[in-house]
Amino acid sequence: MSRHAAPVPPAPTVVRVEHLTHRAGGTTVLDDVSLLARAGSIVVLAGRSGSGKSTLCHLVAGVGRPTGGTVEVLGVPASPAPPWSTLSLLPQRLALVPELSVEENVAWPCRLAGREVPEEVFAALGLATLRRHAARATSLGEQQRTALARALAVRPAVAVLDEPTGHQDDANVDRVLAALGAAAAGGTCVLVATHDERVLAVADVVVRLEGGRVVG
Ligand SMILES: Nc1ncnc2c1ncn2[C@@H]1O[C@H](COP(=O)(O)OP(=O)(O)OP(=O)(O)O)[C@@H](O)[C@H]1O
Repeated sequence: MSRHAAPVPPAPTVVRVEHLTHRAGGTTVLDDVSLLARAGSIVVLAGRSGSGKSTLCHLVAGVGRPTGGTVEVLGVPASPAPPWSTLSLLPQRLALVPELSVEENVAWPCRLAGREVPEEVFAALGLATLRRHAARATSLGEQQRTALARALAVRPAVAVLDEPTGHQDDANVDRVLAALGAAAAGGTCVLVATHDERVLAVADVVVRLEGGRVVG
């Protein structure tokens, strides 16, 4: 028997962006962007404000179609958007239902997918004591962690997270980063847009955007 372990095959590619160009409002917002993201990995889209991160997140999440090039999730065009059990989104503006409780917001995609809500998600994101509070009666940072919990609890193939640490203090940044790591360890492909350098610590791959182009 060989003393050498068999090589581990690379995880499958779940997000494929090829030569993506996107024009909006008469300007080129994304210019010939290509990237691959694998199952179980954290891919960070890093760049300054206005570099095109949110637009790329939206196009991967199937919110609109690119004006040129290809965006595929699990081998099919990203738009129309798949169900959240395939691809979930943490939008920058959160899009919680304010009248519903934290727990109801988190549970919503799981209910649609017929999946159990993993109980640990509330404690992991510092939401355990807030479960029954109306989302509108929580702080902005708490609302952002609720929207992150909503995106991760459904255990999607791909989670697209736009600035998940944007409203968090240091202790909660650590919670958020741990949650991203746990999601990737469970097989989710985590695509994170950020200008927070602290997020780079958990990245498997960093894609730097500048003026809509990949620069590294
Ligand atoms: N619909 C649109 N019409 C015109 N310009 C747009 C449109 N959408 C985005 N842009 C421009 O494209 C650029 C990239 O925007 P985008 O929101 O993707 O950047 P971002 O990197 O996510 O920024 P931030 O970190 O501030 O959220 C910006 O200069 C923005 O003004």
